[in-house]
Amino acid sequence: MKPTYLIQQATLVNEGKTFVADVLIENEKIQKIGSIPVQEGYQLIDGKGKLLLPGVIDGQVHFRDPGLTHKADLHSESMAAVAGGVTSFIDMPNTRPNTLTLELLEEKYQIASQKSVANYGFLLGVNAENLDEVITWDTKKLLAITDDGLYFSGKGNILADRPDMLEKIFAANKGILAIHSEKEEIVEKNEEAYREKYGDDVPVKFHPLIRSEQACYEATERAIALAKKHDAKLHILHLSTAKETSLFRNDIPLENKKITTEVSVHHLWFTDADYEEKGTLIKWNPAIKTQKDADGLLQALIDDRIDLITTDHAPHALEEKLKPYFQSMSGAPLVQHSLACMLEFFKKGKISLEKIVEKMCHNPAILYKIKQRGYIREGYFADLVLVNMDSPWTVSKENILYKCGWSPLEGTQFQTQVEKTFVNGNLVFDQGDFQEDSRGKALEVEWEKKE
Ligand SMILES: NC(=O)N[C@@H](CC(=O)O)C(=O)O
Repeated sequence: MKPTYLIQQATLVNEGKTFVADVLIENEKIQKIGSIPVQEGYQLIDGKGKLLLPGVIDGQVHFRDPGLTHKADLHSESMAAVAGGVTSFIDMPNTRPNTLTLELLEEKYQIASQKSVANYGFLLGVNAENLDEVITWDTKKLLAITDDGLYFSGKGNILADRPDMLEKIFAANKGILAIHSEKEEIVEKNEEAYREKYGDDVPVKFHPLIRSEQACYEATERAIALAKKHDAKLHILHLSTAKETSLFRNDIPLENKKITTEVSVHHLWFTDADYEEKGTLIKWNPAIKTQKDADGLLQALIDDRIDLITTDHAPHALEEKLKPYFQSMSGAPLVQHSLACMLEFFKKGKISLEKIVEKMCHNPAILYKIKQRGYIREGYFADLVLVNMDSPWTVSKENILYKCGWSPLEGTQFQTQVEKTFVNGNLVFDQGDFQEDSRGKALEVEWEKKE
């Protein structure tokens, strides 16, 4: 029997409101919210002065399992996730082998059921190899299909570069297509120009000029035009420029949007001024751009043109990062620190708590039609995070939980700290201690609901 937990007098942030209440957790679910009398057998948790948030649902992570487990795996990264207040994650298909069949997708769910302490969902990959098959499947049963990280074969190699393939998917018009939106033809031209000037070791500060605003904008603009033509569902992953935000609407609720987007925490947190100190450690695709871009992205988040906050948690071994520009892998780990970063923006008065919760917890559940998660509601799964809002700490090698053992945020001081994380009613993380043998569940999609 699982303990029954009574969280007393916590400050809940949920569905646009902030209020003090007790929360009763019984078995896997939130049993009651309100003023709850203590009964014998309850395990009491003092929530006074602390925030209680719905667990974060990270809509984009690369946990590298199977096949790339020297970088990360579903156990190590899910532990880092829960320590950071992330109770569910959606993992991308650029594992080895790439997740291009329903059998391989099912295999990932099997591995996660044995290794993940958080709840898990996996996207099916789509590329030239499986496109003709995928468009015959009922992909509404899946969270989404995506090309992210697949970079298939040679020039013009992601979907953003293949309007013919985009049209095929949109014409089939089932479920959500999530794309990595950069025009590689523009990127490759820029790469050549910089290679000519600097050879292999191009200074990384030019990364945002190589993976340029134009490469992002033109790809996003074209993909949106094609999705509109077919009235299809398109999600643009990890938006990185202020200019692209004008392509998205904020005059309809997310439930009714066909075209959606997200921002990843690093595109809000870092700017091109940080390349000097951090070098290739902050080389991501799409690139970290200017302060103006970071400000514009934050504003678009607040204005609801951007729907979700994700991490694009993309760990690589340190030696894979610390290489000359062209050889250095793009991506960095973030899932343990995303909520802390966003709460830091709140502390600086840049965004409200309610908006953070909407974009990190509610909206991923709405977009991907995830059942019974993302909110603090009676009858929903007890995925909850208790946060101490005044508990400074500094990111260091000693407290990084990523298998790769490094973070681009080393040395950063955060004011807030996750104290406890519940996943399906299990107290999986408690002030540095883990229930390591606890296992999350597969995210369920409410696909049977009529649109
Ligand atoms: N974002 C990145 O820079 N890297 C991702 C791939 C991707 O999301 O394109 C990775 O898997 O390493």
